[in-house]
Amino acid sequence: MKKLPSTENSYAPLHEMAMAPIRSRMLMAGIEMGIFDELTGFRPAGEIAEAIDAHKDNTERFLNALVTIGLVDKKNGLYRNRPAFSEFLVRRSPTYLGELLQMIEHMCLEPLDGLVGLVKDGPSSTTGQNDFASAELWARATRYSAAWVTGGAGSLMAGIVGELPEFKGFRRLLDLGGGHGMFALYFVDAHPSMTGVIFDRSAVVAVAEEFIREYGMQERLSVLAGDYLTDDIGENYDFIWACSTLNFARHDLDALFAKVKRALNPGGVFAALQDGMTHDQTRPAVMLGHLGDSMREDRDLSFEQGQIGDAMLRCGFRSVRSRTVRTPMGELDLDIARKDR
Ligand SMILES: C[S@@+](CC[C@H](N)C(=O)[O-])C[C@H]1O[C@@H](n2cnc3c(N)ncnc32)[C@H](O)[C@@H]1O
Repeated sequence: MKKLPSTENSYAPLHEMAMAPIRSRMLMAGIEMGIFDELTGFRPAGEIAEAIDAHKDNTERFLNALVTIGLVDKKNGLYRNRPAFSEFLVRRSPTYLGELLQMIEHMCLEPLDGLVGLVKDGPSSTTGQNDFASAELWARATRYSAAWVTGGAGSLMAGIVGELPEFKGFRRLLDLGGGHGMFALYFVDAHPSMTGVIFDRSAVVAVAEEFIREYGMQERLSVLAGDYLTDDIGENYDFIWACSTLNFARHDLDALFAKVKRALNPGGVFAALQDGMTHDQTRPAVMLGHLGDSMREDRDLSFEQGQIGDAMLRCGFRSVRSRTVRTPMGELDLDIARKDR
């Protein structure tokens, strides 16, 4: 008799990986149909089906599956959003993430549709719409990407920055490559009198202006349009903040940091919140989001942990203190540089 196969290992993780897309498809389908808008209180499946104009039995199957993956609660045959996620999935909520999650799917998952081709044949850039470094992409994506700040990162970083010993003395901040400007809004909100400027390309700062108006901060925040690699970024700042933007200046970091240092008042602080790859370019896992783009464009925009801090010191900042911050979108490195008094 032929020996039957046996193994000491478990393939459970492989099975989990194979099944993982089911969860993300369900989440995205739920967002697309607005089903979570209908689930702020316990309701029967039939009522939900009617509200979203859908097939009754399949709505019930879908709702049961949403319970399985932990997005919805079921009690006595009635369904309701899981309270911990409801504010992020209900469209009228100020911390709604639906469009941001759709953007993540579009930018991070769709490029992987051609993964085999990318591995076998190499980059396939069509100078595409989803090129991570393109100005057009950020003009389109800015409004939705604000949700990552309103959804938690804004309060988190305002808490950390608010504890800097210099914070109370800050009079003027610059949010460099600030996009929507939501970080500047949270920082200014945490301070009694600080004013600030959001610097980004013109199509992008138009969106920041809308947010400034929405939160009634016109007296304290303004915008400046330009390219920070080639244009003047202003001066007399006590605090310069740069989040998830230095990737686009990777090739000219020293020139940009020298400009940042000149724009700071004596004793000023420059803080950068960025990705920082560790373990020989293999972690953190959040960087998988850039896999498709980097393969397609034949370009790596990520930083190695310490690379930003090294550049800050090289450019003459007096000291750099670094820490890793766990954000809802994964781990990022915060490098805080100080200019001489
Ligand atoms: C990933 S978004 C980050 C936005 C915001 N700081 C945040 O953390 O959510 C990158 C931003 O950098 C801006 N950016 C990239 N290169 C730039 C340049 N050379 N001059 C001005 N802004 C730039 C983009 O327009 C975009 O708004």
